[in-house]
Amino acid sequence: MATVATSGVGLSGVKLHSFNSKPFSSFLGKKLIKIRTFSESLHPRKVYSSRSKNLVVLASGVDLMSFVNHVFVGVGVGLPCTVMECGDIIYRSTLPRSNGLSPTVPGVILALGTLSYLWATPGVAPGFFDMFVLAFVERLFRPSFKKDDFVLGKKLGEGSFGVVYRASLAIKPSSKGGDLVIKKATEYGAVEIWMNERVRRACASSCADFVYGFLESSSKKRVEYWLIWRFEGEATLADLMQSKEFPYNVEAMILGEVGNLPKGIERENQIIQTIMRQLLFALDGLHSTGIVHRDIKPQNVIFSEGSRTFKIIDLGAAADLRVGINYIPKEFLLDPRYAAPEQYIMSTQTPSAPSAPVATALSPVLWQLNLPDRFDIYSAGLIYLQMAFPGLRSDNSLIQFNRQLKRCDYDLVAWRNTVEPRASNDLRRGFELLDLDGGVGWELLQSMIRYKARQRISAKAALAHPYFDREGLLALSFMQNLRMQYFRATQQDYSEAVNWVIQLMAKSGTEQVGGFTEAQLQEMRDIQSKKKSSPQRNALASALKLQRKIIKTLNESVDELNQRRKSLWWSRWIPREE
Ligand SMILES: Nc1ncnc2c1ncn2[C@@H]1O[C@H](COP(=O)(O)OP(=O)(O)OP(=O)(O)O)[C@@H](O)[C@H]1O
Repeated sequence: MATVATSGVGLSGVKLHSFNSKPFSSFLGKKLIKIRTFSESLHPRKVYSSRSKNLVVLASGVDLMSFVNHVFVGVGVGLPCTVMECGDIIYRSTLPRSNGLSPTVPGVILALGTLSYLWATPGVAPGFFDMFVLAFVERLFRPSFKKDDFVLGKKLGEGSFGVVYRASLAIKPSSKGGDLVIKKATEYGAVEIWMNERVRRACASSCADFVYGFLESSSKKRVEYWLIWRFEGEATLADLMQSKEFPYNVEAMILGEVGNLPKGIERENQIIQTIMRQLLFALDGLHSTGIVHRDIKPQNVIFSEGSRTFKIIDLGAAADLRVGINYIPKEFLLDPRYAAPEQYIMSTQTPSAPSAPVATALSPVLWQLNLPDRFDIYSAGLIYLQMAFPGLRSDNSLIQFNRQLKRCDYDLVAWRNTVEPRASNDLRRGFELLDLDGGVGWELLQSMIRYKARQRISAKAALAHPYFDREGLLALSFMQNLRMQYFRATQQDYSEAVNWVIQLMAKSGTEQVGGFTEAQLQEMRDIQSKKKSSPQRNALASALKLQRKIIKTLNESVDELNQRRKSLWWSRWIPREE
């Protein structure tokens, strides 16, 4: 068995290589015995001479070696040529470049999936970039101020978390800076500084123009943050809505001139529509940045005289869902008059204040599970309602409306059915205004004020609603009507639709006339409920339960750590007065 294979063409037609090294050939020899058995088992009747037998065995062995080599090792060191590009040694140009990247389909899919997850609302990747790059760069270039740089003027407001003053710069009062607004805030000021800086970088036009914020260190008694904005204007939407002239008092402010339509619901509708568009635009800016305001009300919507638009103020209760800042679901910070029925922007099942890395990694999932932005949409819907119905503009009447709506299970149509028959002139006029142009306004209002957050429209979708699409006061075009149908379809609760179909079938009589008997319907319901508890569904339910439990446990433990060090970790970003 001291056969030595020489380079040449073997019996099976494969190219043989020299195996002259002794240890290898003896090793090969041993192996060949086994291979021969294999070869003979393929052709048991065939008789081979000892020499040719050996050659056949060697050829088969080499065959196998070559096959194994091809599959696992290939030529040279690397993957087999069936897997990687090997090129041709003669035509060198066909050889792959040594460091060339060759993307694979699964690799590309994985990369795209990761990228879309990182960019999905609320945007983990842009959030990181903003926090660690933009925030840092901004600090280097923006001017900083200290307490003595300001002269405080008239007090503008006082809330539970701070006092607001009109102010000006002490050193350069004649510079282009103009008037300022200063808020001296308690510990919640830190959150407000963070949010205002984030907004300034991401969607500056949504909120009042923020100048600077710092921790005032001279006061030893308690923490005091100073926040400085440009003075936007004298009036909030609440101030304007209190006037009997509303909405005409806003028309000249927005357009710069008085409209030429005669006074009436069409003109009022146009003005209200503009206010709503501006408010939703500002909200869309915040929500696209992962910020939920949580305190949207006419008092926190200011008219900016410079840009002739409404802007949002008071971000003290806002939550940044990208990195979980100020996201404390169980904490009650809300104004009950404008709060959505869920009260919390996140389900209370969701753990409170997850640590930054956990919150960041999970934020797209948590956002999709809870749709926290819809909390603000509900409040904006109530503002729309108040603009349409003058009778609902006072606090008491709004509180009463909230009670009525709750009694109607937050069903706006049911509320309308109960109040319309005995409605006052004011209320009737409001319905008329909302019913203009085929009731687009009423449609929009309904899609904003809904019990379930998931069924409420988003700010972006609301801006694309046919309500805002109208050219002048023309009736809806064919395309707008189509879009309206589409909106209606997407706003449906399909579990109710299934019930509706079953009811309809029940009403349509017996089998002969195409309907079903009660017994058959009961059978169908039974089948449906049986389907519900199929092994797959049970497995899925258990998997989801387990997943929820893991996330909860994980976050609760992180939560505990956070509780111990409840200091606002990100507040180190906020400058201190020197
Ligand atoms: N940028 C600004 N330009 C003009 N006025 C402003 C500006 N920011 C705030 N104001 C005025 O200051 C008032 C109080 O502001 P803000 O709501 O932020 O304070 P607050 O202490 O949170 O008050 P509250 O608790 O009552 O909401 C506003 O109602 C508004 O009139």
